[in-house]
Amino acid sequence: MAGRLRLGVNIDHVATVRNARGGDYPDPYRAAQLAEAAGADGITAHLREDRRHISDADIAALSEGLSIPLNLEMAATEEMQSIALRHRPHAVCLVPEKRQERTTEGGLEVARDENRLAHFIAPLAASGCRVSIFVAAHRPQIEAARRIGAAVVELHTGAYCDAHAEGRLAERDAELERLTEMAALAADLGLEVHAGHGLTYDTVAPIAALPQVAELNIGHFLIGEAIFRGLGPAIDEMRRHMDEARTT
Ligand SMILES: CC(=O)[C@@H](O)[C@H](O)COP(=O)(O)O
Ligand SMILES: NCC(=O)COP(=O)(O)O
Repeated sequence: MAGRLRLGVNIDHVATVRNARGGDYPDPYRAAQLAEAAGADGITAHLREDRRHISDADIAALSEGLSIPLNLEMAATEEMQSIALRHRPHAVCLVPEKRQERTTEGGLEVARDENRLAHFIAPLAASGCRVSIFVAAHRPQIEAARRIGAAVVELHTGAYCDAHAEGRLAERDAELERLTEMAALAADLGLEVHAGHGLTYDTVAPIAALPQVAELNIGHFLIGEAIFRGLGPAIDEMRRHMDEARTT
């Protein structure tokens, strides 16, 4: 049987609410502490280039104060590299960013940017960060992630979740099949496998059941659900879905 699946709680959208009014309430760091108390294994925060939610000060506070690992999501830019090298989070996850997108639309294009990305991640890895690449479930991207020396790939589950939410069930099942095959490929290549984006109580079980997946990163749904039942209970229920999927 596969080992216990880790849950990383993404707190970006606590900052979205804070930034709607300016000021410092609600504080993502406080949400991270609550998530930790509720059993989160790590905290994920995406410092976007446009700073639409998480801020530089949030990353500083999370880096200094957390006692569980911080996974810093960021674009592969020089500015972000120097921020990561300053704080040296447990993990850095490289994600694609488009200025006008509502959320992260796809995986990082690794295969066509191998040389630059290999040089980009080298100092991060040398400084002790586990480098993760956020990829679509496509073989060429996963093979390229391996070649550039990444330790981890995080499989983008957004297409699977969107298809589920919109009732496109054949497409959902086809995407789940791709995720299943690519999780196995990534593990065969020696990569640690994570997954995330858009996961909910309804969609998490088949992803949690993939034996190669070591970590899920979940944010938007949990922060939304926290409005109705509180962050701790929202995380508890996600944990229960994950554990059940792993043992059945
Ligand atoms: C990379 C990813 O899938 C998310 O973790 C990311 O945080 C999405 O960006 P937004 O939080 O801005 O939607
Ligand atoms: N990397 C995925 C993540 O951190 C959370 O994504 P979401 O649950 O906010 O869509």
